[in-house]
Amino acid sequence: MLTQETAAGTSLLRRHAPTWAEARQLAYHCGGPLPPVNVTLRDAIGRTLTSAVTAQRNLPHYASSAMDGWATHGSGPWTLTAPGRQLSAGEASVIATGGLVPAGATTVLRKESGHVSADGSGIQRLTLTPDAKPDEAHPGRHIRPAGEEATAGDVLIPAGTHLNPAHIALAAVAGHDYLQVQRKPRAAVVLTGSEVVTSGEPGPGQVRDAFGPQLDAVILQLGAEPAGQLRIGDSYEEWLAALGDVPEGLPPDVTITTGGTGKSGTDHFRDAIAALGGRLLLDGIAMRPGHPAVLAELPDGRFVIGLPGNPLAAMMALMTLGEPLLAALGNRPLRAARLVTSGADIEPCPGRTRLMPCTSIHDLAFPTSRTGPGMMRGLAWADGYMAVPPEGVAAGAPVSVLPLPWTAPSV
Ligand SMILES: Nc1nc2c(c(=O)[nH]1)N[C@H]1C(S)=C(S)[C@@H](COP(=O)(O)OP(=O)(O)OC[C@H]3O[C@@H](n4cnc5c(N)ncnc54)[C@H](O)[C@@H]3O)O[C@H]1N2
Ligand code: MOO
Repeated sequence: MLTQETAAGTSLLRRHAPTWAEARQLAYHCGGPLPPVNVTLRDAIGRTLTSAVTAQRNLPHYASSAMDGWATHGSGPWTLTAPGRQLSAGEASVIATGGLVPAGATTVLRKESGHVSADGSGIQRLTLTPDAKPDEAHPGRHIRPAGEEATAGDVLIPAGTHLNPAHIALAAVAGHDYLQVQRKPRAAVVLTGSEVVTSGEPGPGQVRDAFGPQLDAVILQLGAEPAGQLRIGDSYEEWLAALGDVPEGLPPDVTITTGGTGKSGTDHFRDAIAALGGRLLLDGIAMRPGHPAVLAELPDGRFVIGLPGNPLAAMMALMTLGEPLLAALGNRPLRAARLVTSGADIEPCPGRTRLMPCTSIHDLAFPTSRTGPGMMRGLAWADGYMAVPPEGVAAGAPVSVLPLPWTAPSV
């Protein structure tokens, strides 16, 4: 048996193609989580926190008024003094909601509970209105004490949290400007084939590109960041340049190619990887469609996923190799298949797992129609795909079903 060792020591390349389940595991285990990055609060929404957010000091860090009214010291009546000054017994000063409670204040009296009158000498006196509640002037009323929400050192958001907008607001009020989050893998796309056209009706021998318009969205739904698309023809030189030249800016962690995985004179995936000093981690999968899919690693650490040219085959190969690899690089778990009762008898396919776009109706999974390797129609109406074992499945028996990136996006 031909085997090849990864850095992790996993045996990857074998004479017999791995099963679909093995291929998923292998793609998941060939890459570890990317290092974290610091991002602005805005950019942190929806990301996974890698370092806990703590309160750097008490939150709030000063005692503040919860009401518009007067800060008062002791029981009334009170003499009004200038706002902000220290209060002595019997003194009060105007304060607004959120305002810094002056030293000496024992209470905040609500505006509607006090009445100000001036005596002949111009001194202003504050008294409780007759309808003021009995506890209005009790010590501590309407004062938000410092540290009410958190004390310095408290963990506000633990590492591993998937950050929602309220987490970001909490980090902001705690004085943070940047958060450390898990870096998402960057995935570039190389679309190959001189017969592929990008607009209008294709002529004889031409095909309209099925991948360019959708792949960046799918990459996002797989929890990664699109890192550009490149179109090339069918020559070996173009393949070498496309895989060998690292694009300007941030380099991709993964390059996804389409087409060129077969054995014809225009299929250069494997030769280009070899010429660049790369190695194949997986060459073919015992599944249908998508069996010629390839996974490789270049000397600079970039992974390359070779998707077959046939559109449905390519998407099933992307689910099998791309989803697990991007999950591993993004430090996310491998998505588990759900067992669903099959609503249909599905024929055996000796030696291969069949990946069939399916829909769920009343908790039964049915394969959609028009799911030839080159078709998109069946996938367009599917909400998941079945992994039918080589021996087939009988109606009423359980079958593994996985969601599609657009029916259950990764985060
Ligand atoms: N002798 C054999 N021939 C083939 C085998 C085999 O085992 N032995 N396997 C078949 C299977 S299965 C597949 S899948 C394909 C894999 O082909 P490639 O990955 O080399 O892809 P191409 O030959 O470049 O293209 C195949 C098919 O897909 C169309 N295509 C390519 N790019 C696009 C695109 N962007 N949008 C839409 N369609 C695209 C291309 O025009 C071809 O029709 O090999 C089989 N042959
Ligand atoms: O992988 Mo090809 O699987 O059938 O189109």
